[in-house]
This record gives sequence, C-alpha cells and structure tokens, in this order.
Amino acid sequence: MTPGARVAAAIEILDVIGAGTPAEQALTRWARASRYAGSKDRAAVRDHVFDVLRNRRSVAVLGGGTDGRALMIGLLRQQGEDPALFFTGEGHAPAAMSEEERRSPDFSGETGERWNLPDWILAEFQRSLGSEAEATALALAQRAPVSLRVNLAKTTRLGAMSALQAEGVETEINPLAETALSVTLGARRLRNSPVYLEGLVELQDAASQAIIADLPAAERCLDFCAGGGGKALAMAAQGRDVSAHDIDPGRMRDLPARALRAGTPVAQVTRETLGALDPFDLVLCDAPCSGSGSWRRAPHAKWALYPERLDELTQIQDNILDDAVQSVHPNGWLIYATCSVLRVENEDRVATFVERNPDWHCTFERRFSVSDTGDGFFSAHLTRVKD
Ligand SMILES: C[S@@+](CC[C@H](N)C(=O)[O-])C[C@H]1O[C@@H](n2cnc3c(N)ncnc32)[C@H](O)[C@@H]1O
Repeated sequence: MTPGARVAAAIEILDVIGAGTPAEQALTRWARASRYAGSKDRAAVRDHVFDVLRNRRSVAVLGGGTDGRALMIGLLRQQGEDPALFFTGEGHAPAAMSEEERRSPDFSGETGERWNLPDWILAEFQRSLGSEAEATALALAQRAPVSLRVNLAKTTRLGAMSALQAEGVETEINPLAETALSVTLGARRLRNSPVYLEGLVELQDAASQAIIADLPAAERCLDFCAGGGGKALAMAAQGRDVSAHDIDPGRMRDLPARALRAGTPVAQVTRETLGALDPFDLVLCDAPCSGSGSWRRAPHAKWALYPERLDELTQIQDNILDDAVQSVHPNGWLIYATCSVLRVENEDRVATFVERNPDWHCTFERRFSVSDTGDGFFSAHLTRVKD
C-alpha cells in the first residue's frame, strides 16, 4: 500500500469508530476485508488510527473537523507532514484537499486541546499531578512502550534477552523492576516466538511489575481483582502461594493456560469458596479504575470517562477494599493498586479507608509516572496498627 492508501484506510476505519464501533473491532474487520494489506501496512494503519485516538482534540482542531478525513489531515499536520502529499486522489489515496481544507487553522492552544484531555478532568489532573500534569498529559498522547516480564521461575533476565535476540526480538533492561525488559525491535515477532510460547516471558507493563516487586514478604496471597491474572502470575513467579478471585470469573478464563505456560500454579477461588478459606497473608486489590495511567494503550477510555462514572468508580474502589479486608489475616497486608494517575482514585481512597478503619494504617505509597519505561500506576500497603 502507498502512504496515501494507508491514510485512506485509516480514514475509513476512523469513520467506522466514529459511528460507534470499538477501535479493535473496526481494525480487525478492515484487516479481514483487506487481504492485500501486508503486516507492515496493517501496522502503519493501526498506528495512524491510534495516534488519532490519543490526540483526538488537537487533531480535530488542526484538521478542522471530527470525521476521519479531517482527523487524518490534522494528525499529519501535527506530525509535521504536509497532508497534501498524501491527499492526492491518485490510486487509492484520499481525494485531493479542497481550498478550505488547505487553510491551516489557528491552533488556539487551550489547555484541554494541547493536553488532549476532556476539559472536565483538567482540575483533578492538576490537583493530582501538580508540576507533572502537563508532561503526563503529553506522554499519554504518545505511543506506549512494549514491556516484558521475565519469568524468573524459568530463566534469568540476561538469559531471556539472548534467547529473544536469537529470535529477532531486541530488548534492553528496563530499570523499573528486575524482571522488566523493554522491547526495542521486533515486538511483532514476540507472540509466535518459542521464548514467549514456552513461558519464559510475559507481556506486562514494567510499572505493573514494580508493584509486585515492592510487595512485602507474604506466603499465602490472594489476588482479589485478578482479571486476566497478570499480577497473580507475577506473584506466583516470586514463589508465593497465589489464589485468584474476580467478581467476573469469566475474566480469568485464560489464567489456567497462562499459569501452565509459565509453570507457576495459581488456584482460582469463587465468591462462595472465599469465605470458607483461611485468611490470607496478603490480599491485593488491583481495583477497576479510570485507567488514566494507561490511556495511551486504550485511548478511547480517555474520551469515554465522565464525572459520574469517576464517582461510581471511587465507590466501587471503597467497596472492594471493605470487602477484601475481610480475607486478610490479623497480621497480614492489604494492598491497593490502580493504573490511574488521579488522586481521587488513589491517595484519597487510601485515606478514606483508614478513616473508616482507624485500626489500619498505610505504611507505603508509591506513584509511577507515565514514562518511556512504564504506565502510570499507584500502590499502597496497608496493615493493622500494632499495639
Ligand atoms: C484492573 S482489572 C485487574 C487486572 C489484573 N489484576 C491484571 O494485572 O491483569 C480489575 C478487575 O477487577 C474486577 N472487579 C470489579 N469489581 C470487583 C469486585 N467488586 N470484586 C472483585 N473484583 C472486581 C474486574 O472484573 C476486573 O477484572
């Protein structure tokens, strides 16, 4: 495909997304219907689409509209390209630009537009991040790094690096955790590589790994909000005895296969069986949240969040802590984590938990910035106050 044809494909997909189809679904449908597109074409079209979704506000201003065509004109301008070189009308390229489209709009640069955030969230964003607010917003508009967790139950970090290199996947040490690698080349080869298929590495954000690396020593651990089990598997790879629970057990459907591949067993517990089990030394609540620390991976979530939903999430987070604390051993740990950068979902939830439970205190809090090495995350360690 020519560069212009890739832009035309992105326009078509953005219009499908604009009409309400989720981004991944729209991309998959387009790829199935476009057998002529090679893997490089598919990757380039995907990058265009996700670059637009991350930068929706600024590119709408720069392109003078919100349909796929305007958004792509805006994206090319933002990337320092001349859109007229892509909009030629030749072959499969989009039609040549009109007189009006050629006029580069004035980019007023209001904060929400420059930061590519909805206006309503700006105050909370600034309260949460202070002097880091702008850098965080701008980082969320960039592509996310690809990080791997080395399964130390099967190999070493250097062992994994050289095995990956032999398969054409280049990596470098990621400083956030001793299990973490950043992929610098060949990420697309990963999923079919023996190193991945044999469970020597898992795809996992490095800050997510650091949250597990920070955990206090504890033998029997419960991942209360296990989802796909990324953190449960990371805990199991540390040699802990791990059980996984989720309000929606269907979310854990891939966990047995992943645990088998990793060679690190994870038991699954249901709501019903949980009450009959002995309390755990550590209960991790990786709570549902706005996902604001990982909006560069799921940019649609940035635009789908609204104030009432954020309020609802904080209520769910409080309820989860109140529920999960019942499974913690008297000398045990309650760990709270989110992939959010918002105080209202992080420090504020910990503070209100301690207010409701004065016999508990927080011994550790850590924030992870959105950076080249990892997503935005938060974690806090809570335990009972000792007499
Ligand atoms: C952030 S995701 C977990 C991601 C997972 N820990 C990982 O690292 O892959 C949050 C999970 O919490 C679950 N959840 C939501 N409400 C819950 C509740 N009240 N009790 C337990 N789990 C809940 C959701 O179904 C979702 O799978």
